[in-house]
Amino acid sequence: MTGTRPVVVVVGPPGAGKTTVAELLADRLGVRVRDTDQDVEANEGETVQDIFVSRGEPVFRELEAAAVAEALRTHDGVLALGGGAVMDEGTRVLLADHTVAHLDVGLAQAAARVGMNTGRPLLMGNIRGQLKKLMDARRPLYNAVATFAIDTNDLSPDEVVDRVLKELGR
Ligand SMILES: Nc1ncnc2c1ncn2[C@@H]1O[C@H](COP(=O)(O)OP(=O)(O)OP(=O)(O)O)[C@@H](O)[C@H]1O
Ligand SMILES: O=C(O)C1=C[C@@H](O)[C@@H](O)[C@H](O)C1
Ligand SMILES: [Mg+2]
Repeated sequence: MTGTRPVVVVVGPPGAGKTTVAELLADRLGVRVRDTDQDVEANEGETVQDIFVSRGEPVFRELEAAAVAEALRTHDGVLALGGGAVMDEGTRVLLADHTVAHLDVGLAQAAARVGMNTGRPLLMGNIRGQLKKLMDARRPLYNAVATFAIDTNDLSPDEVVDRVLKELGR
């Protein structure tokens, strides 16, 4: 599939709404949606959470980087990345060549959206504290790869989709 590329790649912290918005956006554009967390789960036959527990985060990050590279080469719709995918330098280099939407969100709304039963291994124990640490460390990385950013605070998923479409000129 040479020359295939996503219409837009969606990045941002846990709770930014990447998975939710990517699905709605793909519907509105009439294209397919793909999420690299789901790709890793399908490839490995194991949930992200279980991979973190059984094989550890570094193994997950390697699987994730490979899944992102593959999706960037072969997916022609909307692509949502896992929240931590931008920590990989090779991934950031690849993203320089793509249209990337950064969904931004403040700590309070991210924590509220993620909730208590998060299923997100990095947030277990102290959700708000962990989320703050992740968001502070990663904000510069999301900004570095982004073509544009949307502040999703106080916006519904549909309103976020409207803003992304406007940025894409669609
Ligand atoms: N704009 C929004 N307003 C309110 N709730 C939202 C919004 N976007 C998403 N949500 C809700 O927040 C939760 C997290 O959304 P979602 O799973 O799409 O986030 P994510 O960015 O993909 O997270 P992760 O990095 O863990 O994959 C879901 O319950 C979703 O319904
Ligand atoms: O922010 C993160 O580091 C993560 C986000 C999720 O999308 C999953 O990729 C996993 O739970 C790790
Ligand atoms: Mg997601």
